[in-house]
Amino acid sequence: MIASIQTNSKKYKIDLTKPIDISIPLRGSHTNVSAWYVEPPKMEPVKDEDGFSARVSEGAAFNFNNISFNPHAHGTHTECVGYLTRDFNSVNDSLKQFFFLAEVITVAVEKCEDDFVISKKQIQFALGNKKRKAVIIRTIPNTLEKLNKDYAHSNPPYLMEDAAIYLREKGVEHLLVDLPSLDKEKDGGELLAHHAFWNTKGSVRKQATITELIYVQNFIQDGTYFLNLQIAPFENDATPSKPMLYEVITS
Ligand SMILES: N[C@@H](CC(=O)c1ccccc1NC=O)C(=O)O
Repeated sequence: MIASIQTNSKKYKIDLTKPIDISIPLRGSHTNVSAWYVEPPKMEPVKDEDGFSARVSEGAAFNFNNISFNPHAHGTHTECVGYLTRDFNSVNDSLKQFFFLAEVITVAVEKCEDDFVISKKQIQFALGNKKRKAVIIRTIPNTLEKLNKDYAHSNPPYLMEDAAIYLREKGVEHLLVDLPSLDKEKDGGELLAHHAFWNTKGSVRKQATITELIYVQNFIQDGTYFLNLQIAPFENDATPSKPMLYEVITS
């Protein structure tokens, strides 16, 4: 199923039967990826007072689970500026288009005092003069640990503020990273890269989104793709999401 797409006055072709999933599955188990000091997600059958459990393997006619989780902490999620604002802003209102010309870039995080960071220079080098609505950052090392790590108190790598400003000024509207946050785990609430990307101190970019805790498998090469950014329709600042890539057909 080949689709022809015209954007930036260029024509591209993609094969809709070959999506590449860059989301992390969310499980009700302690093996689920985790951050921000919360308990693992729960997926449990509804029970009644008589001890009846809505699970087919326990005699019920159907499976009927309650689920509790935190979108920021438990897997691939997409957030809007509502993450930082006093007023309510829903990502379900912010994100109204779902296909974007995207660039996958790989960055080896740099040591900066006690931290590991992604610098403006690295992003600049990787993107060159490419104009993209979405940028997907894969950090290396890129091990399978990213699928089930508990990031609490691990001081994960983060994006420098000037790198976020650079992406904003380049017109990137959707930024995806394989880290639990754009910002330093313990930064006293500064969240510099988030604020810079959404331009909260200027003309706020309400349509811009940040997606965290993706996983870009090693077989996926750096380069140009179409991104299909799908979210669950929660009216909340953040929601679980399923970003999918489509390779551009070159021949
Ligand atoms: N870097 C922030 C902490 C932070 O981002 C955070 C802390 C607890 C629970 C969730 C957090 N962020 C979630 O996306 C700070 O140090 O204030």
